[in-house]
Amino acid sequence: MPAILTVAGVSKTYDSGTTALSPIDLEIEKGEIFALLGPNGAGKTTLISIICGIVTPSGGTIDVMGHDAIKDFRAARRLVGLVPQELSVDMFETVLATVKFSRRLFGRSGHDAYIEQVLRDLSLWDKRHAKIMELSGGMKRRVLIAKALAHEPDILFLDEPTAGVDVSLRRDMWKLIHRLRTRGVTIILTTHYIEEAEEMADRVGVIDKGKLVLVERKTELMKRLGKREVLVSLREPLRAVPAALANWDVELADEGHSLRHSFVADGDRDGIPALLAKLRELDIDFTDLETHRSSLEDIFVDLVGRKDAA
Ligand SMILES: Nc1ncnc2c1ncn2[C@@H]1O[C@H](COP(=O)(O)OP(=O)(O)OP(=O)(O)O)[C@@H](O)[C@H]1O
Repeated sequence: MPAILTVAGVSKTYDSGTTALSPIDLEIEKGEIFALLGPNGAGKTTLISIICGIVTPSGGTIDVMGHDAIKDFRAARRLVGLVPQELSVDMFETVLATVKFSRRLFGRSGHDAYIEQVLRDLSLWDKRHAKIMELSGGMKRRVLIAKALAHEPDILFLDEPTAGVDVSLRRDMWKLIHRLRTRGVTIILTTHYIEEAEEMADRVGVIDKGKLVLVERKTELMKRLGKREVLVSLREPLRAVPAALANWDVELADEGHSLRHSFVADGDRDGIPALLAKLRELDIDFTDLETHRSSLEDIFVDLVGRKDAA
């Protein structure tokens, strides 16, 4: 897939002296959903604000479909839509006027059919004559998305699209984002809900303390870093792990009533049958086996936690 957006060596130190981003390199592929994952204060908003031309970088370059986002700001900005974290609309305006205004702001006019489609997609068409202040919180968020889409951007940035929304609205948002992608919009979202990245992203970037510590296809990431565990419930508790099990990564759990064996998902699968055979050989009876595969959350905590420890 060709890159639709290239971030090269982008860094940011705010006037306060806070370094929010160490030099970041990132390529976004056309048509993908990319989730930028990281804890609070990691630098996610700073990075997308720089790409969208709201914050000036301290260094580096950004190319949006062949346009330099700093030197050729207007052309680059026209290609991106930004759904900010916070409401940034005139509360007394109607939904339709707000969205049309946004379209004109980017030098586009007319095309009422497109605006209608966007509002229908977002279930806002029936509310098009309502004032923003009359809408529920969830509806207001949808207006922000409609506004960001008004000028037909190729790339849509969503900064924490579902922060503080209820579960059903979150699911609606996810569906909507998938739908936008099928229409050809490339999507970059920031989130600190791992569940969100796991549900939606094709690729995941993990940002921590201003550094992009990992960029990988979600499925690869889960395969590569995903640990699996087997929990073997024992008929009789053990006081210690028998020395004969030293070849396996095994520890006692549930006060000796279980043995927990961890292994890497793509690693040596023969380890389990061999372990069970060894238990039989040692006359250690077991009553149950339970396997667990790590989620992206486990992987994330492991990654960021391990970095902290380092
Ligand atoms: N305008 C600013 N002036 C000074 N420091 C700032 C400014 N904006 C952000 N920062 C600092 O830069 C760092 C990165 O902040 P940023 O908002 O980019 O993180 P984030 O990953 O988006 O966090 P969150 O998940 O809380 O939104 C933080 O230490 C923050 O305090």
